[in-house]
Amino acid sequence: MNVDWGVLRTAAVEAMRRAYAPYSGFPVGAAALVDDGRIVAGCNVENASYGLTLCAECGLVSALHASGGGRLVAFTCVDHNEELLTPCGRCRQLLHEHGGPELLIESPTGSRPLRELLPEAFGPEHMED
Ligand SMILES: O=c1ccn([C@H]2C[C@H](O)[C@@H](CO)O2)c(=O)[nH]1
Ligand SMILES: [Zn+2]
Repeated sequence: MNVDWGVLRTAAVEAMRRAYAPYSGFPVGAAALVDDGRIVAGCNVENASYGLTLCAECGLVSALHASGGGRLVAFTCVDHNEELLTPCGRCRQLLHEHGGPELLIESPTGSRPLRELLPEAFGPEHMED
């Protein structure tokens, strides 16, 4: 599947501008291409009880399912400077569930599969008997 990283980054920047990050002052936007061609996005949403903060990736995964489900094919994430951001550890696991090890993650040097960021990942297949 052809990935237009520019379109994805624009969607991530738009989402970043809608972030709710009054505590960290660090707005984040994420966007992903779904296997049916649509684009889903999310922004971080913080909370006065800091630990309840939702990363941008959480909103993206929720948007994926709220808009019809499917598998994530390519993912990008930006900060307030519109610089690429690598997903935190928890979000790598979250993305793995919905995109698998071959999900492409944009990086400054191109893109790399999620398996390079989360080797030997625990996944749904480990729940089978
Ligand atoms: O992958 C990441 C890493 C951090 N954040 C958010 C959480 C918090 O609101 C802010 C600072 O950690 O950035 C994300 O949304 N995604
Ligand atoms: Zn995260």
